[in-house]
Amino acid sequence: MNVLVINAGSSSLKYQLFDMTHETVLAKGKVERIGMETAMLTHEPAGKQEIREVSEILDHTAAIRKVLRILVHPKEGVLESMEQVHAVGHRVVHGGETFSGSVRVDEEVKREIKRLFDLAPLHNPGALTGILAVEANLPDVPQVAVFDTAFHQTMPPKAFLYPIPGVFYRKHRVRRYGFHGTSHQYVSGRAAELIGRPLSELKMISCHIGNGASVTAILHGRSYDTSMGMTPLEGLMMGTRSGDIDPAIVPFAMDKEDLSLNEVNSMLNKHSGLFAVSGGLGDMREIVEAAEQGDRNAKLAFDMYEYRLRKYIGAYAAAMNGFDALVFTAGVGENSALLRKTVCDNLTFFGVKLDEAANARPGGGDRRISADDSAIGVWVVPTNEELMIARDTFEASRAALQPST
Ligand SMILES: Nc1ncnc2c1ncn2[C@@H]1O[C@H](COP(=O)(O)OP(=O)(O)O)[C@@H](O)[C@H]1O
Ligand SMILES: CC(=O)OP(=O)(O)O
Ligand SMILES: [Mg+2]
Repeated sequence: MNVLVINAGSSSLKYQLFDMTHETVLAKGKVERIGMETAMLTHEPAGKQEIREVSEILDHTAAIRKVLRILVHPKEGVLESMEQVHAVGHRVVHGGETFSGSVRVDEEVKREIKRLFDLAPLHNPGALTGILAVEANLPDVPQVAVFDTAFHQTMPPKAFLYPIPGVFYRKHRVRRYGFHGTSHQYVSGRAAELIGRPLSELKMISCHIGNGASVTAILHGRSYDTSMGMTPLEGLMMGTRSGDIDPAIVPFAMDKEDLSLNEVNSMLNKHSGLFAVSGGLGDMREIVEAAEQGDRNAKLAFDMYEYRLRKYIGAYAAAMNGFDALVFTAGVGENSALLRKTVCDNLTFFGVKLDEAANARPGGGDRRISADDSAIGVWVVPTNEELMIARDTFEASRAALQPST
């Protein structure tokens, strides 16, 4: 059975096609700059040359059509016909309190994803557009929604409620939901396999640090607390998002700078974080390079980013009364040896001891980067949200496909 996984953002769409017999990737790629005349498709069929194609792709429906077409292309494709796409799985960022697991998409599920637009305006609209676009192109194929929030539905009320009047929760469902759940769940499961102990016996802290970034306290395999909140803005300092700030800054900024609600929202989501402190650099690679060349703002941005991350690790160690393993994942977590080193060198209090050579060694793959005598195991586990989505899609749509496949 072949499963197509779609991760639709506001202006981009990433995809991976899996053959679930052995969980092999048949092809993957992305469409960037959707909505423009110079949209770009990058397609990597397994075992063949990568293809890049610039063309006008005006919306997600057209982008999905383009992806499906290249998957069945006689030369660059990997399938003989579109009938060989048996199910489609989507990453949906916000599932509110309705979804604590993955679900088959039906009218009710689509309505609920739409109802949650207010809570994830940067993410949910793209996901629904992706679902509708697949429906338009492949009307009979089962679709499954996999939510970033689902894994965090196990958080206890003391972790997910905000200390504000109850009416906001009762009437508007204002609470902490948490995100990147598919990733936190995947890397914690993988780390337990590497450690060789059941997840149900372990206390872990996983750091998903990419463009968006969050830390999760995983107690015996379940999310116990996580740094993102009602929206993906709370918690860590990120590429362009502020993370935690004093909420009083919002009305203050609106008053002093005459900002509208939209403007202040955009300031905190798109013009803050590393980007703001460094004076225009939002990418960790650029920050590290500039800091090494003596740029003081870049150095300050790095220091703040690392310090805020480390404070969360300390908080979650206290929340769980200790921890056995620390896991790094996503773009920065997997690739920045400097960030990992700075964090770990300042956690010796907990008995963390880095294996400097293992940490500095380039190259991907799951690996332990703590010394043999470290009290806490420190791991790098490349995330694989797409594989998790493919597995859930396979499970959830198998029943529907039984008679025909
Ligand atoms: N070698 C590297 N060193 C430091 N940071 C890196 C490196 N490679 C990638 N990154 C960071 O990873 C980030 C992207 O992470 P990723 O998980 O792909 O994000 P997203 O999925 O949210 O787009 C980039 O902003 C970049 O700063
Ligand atoms: C939820 C979230 O922040 O996702 P991303 O890191 O993909 O922006
Ligand atoms: Mg990501």
